[in-house]
Amino acid sequence: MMTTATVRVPATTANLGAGFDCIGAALSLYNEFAFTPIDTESLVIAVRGLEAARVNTDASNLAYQAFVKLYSRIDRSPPVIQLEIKLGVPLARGLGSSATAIVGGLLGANALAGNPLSLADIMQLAIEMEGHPDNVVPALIGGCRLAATAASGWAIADIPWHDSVVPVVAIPDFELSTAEARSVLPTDYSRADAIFNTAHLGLMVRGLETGNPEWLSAALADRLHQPYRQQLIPGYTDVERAVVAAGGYGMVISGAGPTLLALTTAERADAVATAMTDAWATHNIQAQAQPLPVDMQGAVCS
Ligand SMILES: Nc1ncnc2c1ncn2[C@@H]1O[C@H](COP(=O)(O)OP(=O)(O)O)[C@@H](O)[C@H]1O
Ligand SMILES: N[C@@H](CCOP(=O)(O)O)C(=O)O
Repeated sequence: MMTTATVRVPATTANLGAGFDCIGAALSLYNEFAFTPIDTESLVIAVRGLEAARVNTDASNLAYQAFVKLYSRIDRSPPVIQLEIKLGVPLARGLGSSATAIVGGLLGANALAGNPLSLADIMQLAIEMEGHPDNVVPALIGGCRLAATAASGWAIADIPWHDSVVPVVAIPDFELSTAEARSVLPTDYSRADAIFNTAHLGLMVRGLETGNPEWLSAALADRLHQPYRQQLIPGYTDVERAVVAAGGYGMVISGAGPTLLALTTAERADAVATAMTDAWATHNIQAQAQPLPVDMQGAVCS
């Protein structure tokens, strides 16, 4: 009998500019969730690692909520568990921490329940909980993924990522909740903005696939979310300028922000990371910047 189900889930960078709410990539930074059935009457949650004190340790914990959701979907009562969380993904920074909790909770529950649900069922539940597919899908299956609604549920396409394209993330010392970053977005857009994003999404996908510098340099523009969210990220324009001056292709908001993601080459990655940190420092914002390879494996359960 399985005693503990341990799930390691990667961070994600959602949107990649024009792919608002439909494209995202898994990154090599991880949270770990360990679920152990226990004989006591009440839930025990212990959190260690980065910003651990900021995570709820009662039944409102998002990973536990996902755990309960899966049991409810299979019409079974969840066992009382001890949940141990090791945090490597910073909270509310646009790197999919909430997606890791949802995916971790669902996979942990499925493993303890004897794997009654398929990967497709779990993906559907994760998208329902998060409200959009672009971070939970790559967190679950790794790689760079595009998700579109289909008659049968979701069509998930893998977006090939050229070896020469290196993501660099700059994570600032302040938080921005996804809920707040979504609240500033308009509900309607013009035809011109729709066409702009359709064209740039296509260019971005082809740029990522081929590594074509000209396409990548033009591809990272967006008119659906970034123009509205920039005001929530002090120094945005200066960091973007610094990325381009250091030879990067360009920069986007990672997920809902405030982390900023540059795309560049391996040769320029360190210079781009330093340029991002330095530009933010001029706004009195401390940031940790580093190249972070795309994770191809997704969540791993043992
Ligand atoms: N490992 C975790 N365990 C439980 N809850 C988590 C975990 N990581 C994130 N959360 C929840 O998700 C919230 C952050 O979600 P959100 O605002 O969407 O930011 P992010 O961009 O990091 O996903 C946290 O404040 C917390 O409530
Ligand atoms: N498409 C969503 C993505 C949110 O990702 P997160 O990593 O910030 O949770 C959005 O841009 O709101």
